[in-house]
Amino acid sequence: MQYMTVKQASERWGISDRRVRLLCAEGRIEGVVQKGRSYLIPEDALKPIDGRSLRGKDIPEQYAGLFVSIDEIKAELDRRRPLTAGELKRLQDEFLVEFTYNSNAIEGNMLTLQETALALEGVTIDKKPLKDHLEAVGHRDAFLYVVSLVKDKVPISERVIREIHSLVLMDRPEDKGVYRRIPVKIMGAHREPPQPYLVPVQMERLVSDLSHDNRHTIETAAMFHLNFEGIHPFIDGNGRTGRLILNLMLMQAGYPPIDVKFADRRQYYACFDSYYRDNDASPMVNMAGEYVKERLSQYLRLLQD
Ligand SMILES: Nc1ncnc2c1ncn2[C@@H]1O[C@H](COP(=O)(O)OP(=O)(O)OP(=O)(O)O)[C@@H](O)[C@H]1O
Repeated sequence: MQYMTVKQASERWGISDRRVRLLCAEGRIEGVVQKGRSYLIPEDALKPIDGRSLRGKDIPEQYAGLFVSIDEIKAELDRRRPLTAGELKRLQDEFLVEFTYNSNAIEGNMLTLQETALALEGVTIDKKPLKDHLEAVGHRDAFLYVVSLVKDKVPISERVIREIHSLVLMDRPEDKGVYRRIPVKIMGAHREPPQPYLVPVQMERLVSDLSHDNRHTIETAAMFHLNFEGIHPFIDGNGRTGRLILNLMLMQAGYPPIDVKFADRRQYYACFDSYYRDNDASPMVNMAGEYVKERLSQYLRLLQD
């Protein structure tokens, strides 16, 4: 392991020696070695973020460590050179295929990752349903729409949610973009979604509550996801639409989008059970946070290579 001195760290991070010492003494920098009165700091240590940047937000104690570490990696990334347009496009294209594959697979789509990539290029996969091809294309278009919303700084509204849903359900003209008119059940769930006449009012409240939400984005987005799925406002496509909205919220706040893996689906479902059976949202908040952290770290590694 390569180390730097307190002085070198203070120069690199643009903060005083005294502040670096304090951070070392408080255990805020991972991997620090104390030698007598001096400290050795790992060469690749991240600059701890200023606690003040989280100030003003309501952060429950249990999430503080995770959110601070996420925001430290994000701050470090923001200091690095920006990705070029070509690099960004490449990363987005790769993400798009994987996200489309995983999100659709969770809902029973039979296309493999490779087949999803081909279907998005317009290739028809032998012996796979047309519906699965259309779902891939619909999800791709919905994600690109989400990206355009972020670029144009369009705030979340019920209209935006219905638009996303319209793209997800592009092959279902009579259901797309409209709230359901019949009761639904979620397979294996503890929660019964509300009666249809309650959907508009609950959706309106869910969206309007965002305007006075003072939590960290990760918690806000995870809670929105839990509550949105609990309302299950559409007749179909709630899972896919909900994961797209989750990403819209993350990207609007400058975080990378996340891809709930098909392989992690049991853990993902268990997050809903914890919330609706035990009133504990933390598994979903932690799962979303860990996904964001992993993705940010992946970007950082890319820029270090
Ligand atoms: N216990 C639960 N309580 C609330 N929501 C849940 C629960 N378990 C899973 N979900 C959410 O519901 C989604 C699946 O719901 P459902 O099977 O009704 O799908 P859908 O409305 O047809 O939408 P899609 O086809 O995109 O899933 C999951 O992907 C998840 O987001």
